[in-house]
Amino acid sequence: MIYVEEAKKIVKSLKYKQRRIELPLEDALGYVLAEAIYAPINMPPFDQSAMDGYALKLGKTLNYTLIDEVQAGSTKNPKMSSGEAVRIFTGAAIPSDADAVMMQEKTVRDGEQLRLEKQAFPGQNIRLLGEQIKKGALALDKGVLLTPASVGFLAGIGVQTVKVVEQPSIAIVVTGDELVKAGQDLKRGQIYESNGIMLAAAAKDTGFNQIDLISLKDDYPKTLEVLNAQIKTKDFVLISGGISVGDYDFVGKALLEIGVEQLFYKVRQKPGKPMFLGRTSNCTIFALPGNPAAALSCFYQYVLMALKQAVGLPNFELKKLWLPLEEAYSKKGERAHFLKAKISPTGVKILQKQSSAMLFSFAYADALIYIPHDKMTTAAGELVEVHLLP
Ligand SMILES: Nc1nc2c(c(=O)[nH]1)N[C@H]1C(S)=C(S)[C@@H](COP(=O)(O)OP(=O)(O)OC[C@H]3O[C@@H](n4cnc5c(N)ncnc54)[C@H](O)[C@@H]3O)O[C@H]1N2
Ligand code: MOO
Repeated sequence: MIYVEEAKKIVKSLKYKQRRIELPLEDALGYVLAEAIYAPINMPPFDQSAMDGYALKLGKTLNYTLIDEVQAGSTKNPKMSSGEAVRIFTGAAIPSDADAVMMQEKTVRDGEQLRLEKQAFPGQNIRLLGEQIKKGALALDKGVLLTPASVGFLAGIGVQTVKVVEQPSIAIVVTGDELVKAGQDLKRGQIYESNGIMLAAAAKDTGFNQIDLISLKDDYPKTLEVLNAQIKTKDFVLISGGISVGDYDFVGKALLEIGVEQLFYKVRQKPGKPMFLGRTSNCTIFALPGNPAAALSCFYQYVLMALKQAVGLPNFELKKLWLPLEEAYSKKGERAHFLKAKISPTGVKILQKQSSAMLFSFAYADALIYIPHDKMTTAAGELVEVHLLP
């Protein structure tokens, strides 16, 4: 059994092969850039008005003569002399001769005559050509996650396709004879399957959509066959249940028989003690404990980190902050605790019903509190390490 820190170190040390694909920008949300993008144009592509008002060729007085108009999108470029103004609108190309733009609220207009409240200064209300980004400059670097904002930014500089890291293929294999699909009547001893749908949701929610969900009975030959097939063809295989020491817990044995290299089995943590990490040349295998809160906690603490690393994201860990604990907490035993928690305006609160067999508290949680294995008591008001859930 290893410590959380050691387990995380092993997950962090893994290297992944990446496949790159080219996608139309509109399909690339949530992907990670496989190569840097340099701006193909200046942005803005011309000197632009930042206001609805008047472009001015600065004169000696506050009085100007209106000579023309330039709308947004117009190619017009009227010649101007000192003391002349051109009616202009936000986003329009300012005339090459103009020095400044005065917003219309600060002017009084009488026909073609314009009077300013005060003199404009050169460059006022002008967005300069290339001021956001110059042609050829680095727009977005390799490893950047494409968010709505970054997609918008790239669209704005005319990018149509992007080279991104292909998403890893993921098999989620749920094991257990007791599991039935919602919609059926439960016989004695049966429960509804929830880990598969939950883990798939957690993966999709964090941007990983290439998922096959497979159900498996507690049958050794079948377990061998299915896991073998999945491990050969997928980048990641996430298994739920069957990894503890029961007579029908076949997962660990099957993985070793298939030839998976065990990187660790059992972590000093609650929930999620019997977690297994293994690898083959092409596949990373996490066997997650069947207890639902343990499976999800392990997903957020370990699997997500590996998935993010696999696509080249530099920030692969959950965001961490330190907050005062609202009520004192003491733990027994040698395991570190990941506690389902809710952040409040004054700190962080441990939710009721922490059992690893329960999802009740997880369903309300927005964070996990990490209590290290040797931290037996934590006083109210003491700062604790809080991991924000995605
Ligand atoms: N003798 C010991 N027994 C157990 C130990 C131990 O150290 N010695 N560890 C306990 C801990 S801690 C955990 S966690 C569990 C993990 O067991 P498995 O990974 O083998 O999981 P299962 O036995 O298959 O299931 C555990 C629990 O979760 C329910 N489950 C499983 N899959 C699903 C699913 N897809 N959807 C909903 N619920 C699921 C299952 O019915 C069980 O109640 O082992 C302890 N035992
Ligand atoms: O790790 Mo188990 O999830 O501790 O019940």
